[in-house]
Amino acid sequence: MFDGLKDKLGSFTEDAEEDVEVEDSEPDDPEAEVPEEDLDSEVQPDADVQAEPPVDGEPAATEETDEEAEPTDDGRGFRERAKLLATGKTVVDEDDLEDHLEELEFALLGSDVEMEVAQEILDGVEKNLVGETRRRLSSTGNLVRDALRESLYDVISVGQFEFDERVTESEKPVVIIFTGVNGVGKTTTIAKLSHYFEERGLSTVLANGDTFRAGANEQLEQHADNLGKKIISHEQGSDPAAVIYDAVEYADANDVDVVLGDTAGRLHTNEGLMDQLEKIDRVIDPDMTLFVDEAVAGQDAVNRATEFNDAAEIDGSILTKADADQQGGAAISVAYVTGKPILFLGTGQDYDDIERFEPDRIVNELLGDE
Ligand SMILES: Nc1nc2c(ncn2[C@@H]2O[C@H](COP(=O)(O)OP(=O)(O)OP(=O)(O)O)[C@@H](O)[C@H]2O)c(=O)[nH]1
Repeated sequence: MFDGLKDKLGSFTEDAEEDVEVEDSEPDDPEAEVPEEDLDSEVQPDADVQAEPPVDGEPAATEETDEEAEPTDDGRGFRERAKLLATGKTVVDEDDLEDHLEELEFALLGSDVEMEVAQEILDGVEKNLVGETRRRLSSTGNLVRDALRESLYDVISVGQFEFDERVTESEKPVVIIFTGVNGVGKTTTIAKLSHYFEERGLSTVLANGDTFRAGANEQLEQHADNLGKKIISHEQGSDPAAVIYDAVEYADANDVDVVLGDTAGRLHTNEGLMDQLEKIDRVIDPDMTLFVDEAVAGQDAVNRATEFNDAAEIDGSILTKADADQQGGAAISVAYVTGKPILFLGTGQDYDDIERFEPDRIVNELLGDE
């Protein structure tokens, strides 16, 4: 999964790390604050704060010298540097990073990361390296990799919520509607989630709201048969809102926990079908509407997620076929662009080939930290 992107990010961190020296400071230690009187003093700096910040890739000084009280090449006086080091801020010349950030930009854009998202990641890396550290993830001891992890995490974790808890704690039945274009794995994903819920002790009923496509009933029925699940369907051409309504009534009457409602694959420009989604929203008022697309579709998936979210607001996305995706561009971009979280990744064709999208785990995997 995402192997091409992993390789590119690996090259970036390796190359950049060679040019970036790391000061050994304790970012989170409030004790590390330099007392104001030490900073005001013109006398020889205290041993705790004397280390030379990295300048043009030179190794940090370890010996006490008179020069340490002088302003550095980067124009920062000792007083400022001492404060930066003591508070865990890193002093890295932005110019040193320029080439590497360009390399990172190529890597991201070449992996189909959306342009605005790539820029946000670059800005984040730069901010994390040049200026204040914002450690929220545990450190790997590698400054560049940590900066990238934080920055990637910030964009891919947008909107995350505890999916399992939300479903468990909601009034039953919980109604989840799935939208997206044709052939991306929507129906298979519904079957996988039915299995996922069963493993967590939640019962499901499947509703075939795809009344548009010939063969849709048979396809979902096959999955329901395989999984031993109840399916509610009407004949082709009937009102999908009515099918899902019936499924909700069935769930109510039979204490079923979750209704999983398929809908016809459509383009956001297809007015008739988008009106159907609007009607489902109005009549059923689902607890969640999830957008399903293929990770392998890259930018197309990102654009469609935005368009669907604009046309019929979504609560989150599911990216299928992540197992076949080298690039990772959609997985990195969709949450940031839509403002709604990626909730699951499809990772194969079996019913248990679905996993929660856990930003910290994904970032670790992308950076080879697992
Ligand atoms: N490798 C892989 N294949 C998947 C995954 N999810 C679905 N598929 C396959 O993708 C194909 C299309 O899946 P469907 O579930 O039929 O797609 P759909 O979106 O429901 O299609 P329509 O019913 O035409 O809208 C099937 O062959 C699935 O087995 C996945 O996560 N990984």
